Amino acid sequence: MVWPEELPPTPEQLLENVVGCDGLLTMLSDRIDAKVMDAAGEQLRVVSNYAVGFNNIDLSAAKEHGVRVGNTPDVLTGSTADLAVTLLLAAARRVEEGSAEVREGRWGAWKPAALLGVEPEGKTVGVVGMGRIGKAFAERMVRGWNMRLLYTSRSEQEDVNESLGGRRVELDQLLAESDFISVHVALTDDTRNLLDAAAFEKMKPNAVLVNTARGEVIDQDALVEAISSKQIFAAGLDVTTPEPLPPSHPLVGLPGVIILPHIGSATDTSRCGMAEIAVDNILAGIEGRPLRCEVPLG
Ligand SMILES: NC(=O)C1=CN([C@@H]2O[C@H](COP(=O)(O)OP(=O)(O)OC[C@H]3O[C@@H](n4cnc5c(N)ncnc54)[C@H](OP(=O)(O)O)[C@@H]3O)[C@@H](O)[C@H]2O)C=CC1
Ligand SMILES: O=CC(=O)O
Repeated sequence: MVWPEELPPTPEQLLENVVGCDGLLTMLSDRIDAKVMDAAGEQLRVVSNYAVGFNNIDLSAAKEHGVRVGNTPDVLTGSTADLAVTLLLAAARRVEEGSAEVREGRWGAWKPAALLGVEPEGKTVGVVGMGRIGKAFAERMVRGWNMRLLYTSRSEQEDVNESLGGRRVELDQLLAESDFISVHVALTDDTRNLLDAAAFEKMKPNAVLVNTARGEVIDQDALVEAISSKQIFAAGLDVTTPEPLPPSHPLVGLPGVIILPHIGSATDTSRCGMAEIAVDNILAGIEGRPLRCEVPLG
């Protein structure tokens, strides 16, 4: 079956509708855990996520149930890196505040000190998580704006060091020295709330923070405080927790914060590429062939 509604199924609806399925083609909003796999039944062979991130799927449960997991890497790397650059520039140049002034008729006159922003040229960019998207973002910032590059990664990235002059450092050093920080780590138990109140204290007052990874990597209460108290300059977010973020949330409309509705991969090219891989993955899983993009279950 194809879920017919505009909104994703609730957990209860998911449990009811997976019964008897051989494969599931899922989205980030679908939490696929042991309960769902039990409800589906023993014939369930594959969960094909229409996303590169797979934090919505319980990989240990998949292993226990003999269910393979697919995702959609690479085809969305460039589009998501582009969106991180877009958010960085939009936050740095206060695009949201300026646009609101025009829309709401509050634009008085050109003033020398109105809506002053910060510039990336020649400054330091810190990339938290040097995976595929982290690298594509770093390339854009180093080549486009001649930036000094710091990054965190569990392993040294020799190609990044050589081609982009990057330096792998501890998170604390990255936070203290970066003018622009972009988050690209996968969401795991190790990275949840990685950027908390203590992390914001280490950042520069002119720092611009971008997150296109997952909302849960940032402690949002701490972010509200850091922006409100001018501990950092601005933030650009494509991801939040929860999604959608209710309009009453303190981050919404907070000057210095721009929020997008999780559109990192939202281009024709990326979404079609993701669809092709996700369909290949589910068919291969059902037919017992190797998946085009398989998530290792450890
Ligand atoms: N906003 C959007 O629409 C989109 C968001 N995303 C998000 O971006 C993320 C990155 O995608 P992509 O670059 O393709 O993925 P990659 O797998 O290439 O990169 C993931 C990064 O996360 C790091 N990481 C993984 N596990 C841990 C851990 N336990 N502790 C610390 N670091 C860890 C990896 O570090 P290491 O190098 O040390 O292994 C790597 O740098 C996705 O997981 C997804 O959440 C992706 C696409 C679109
Ligand atoms: O957030 C999107 C993804 O593909 O992961």
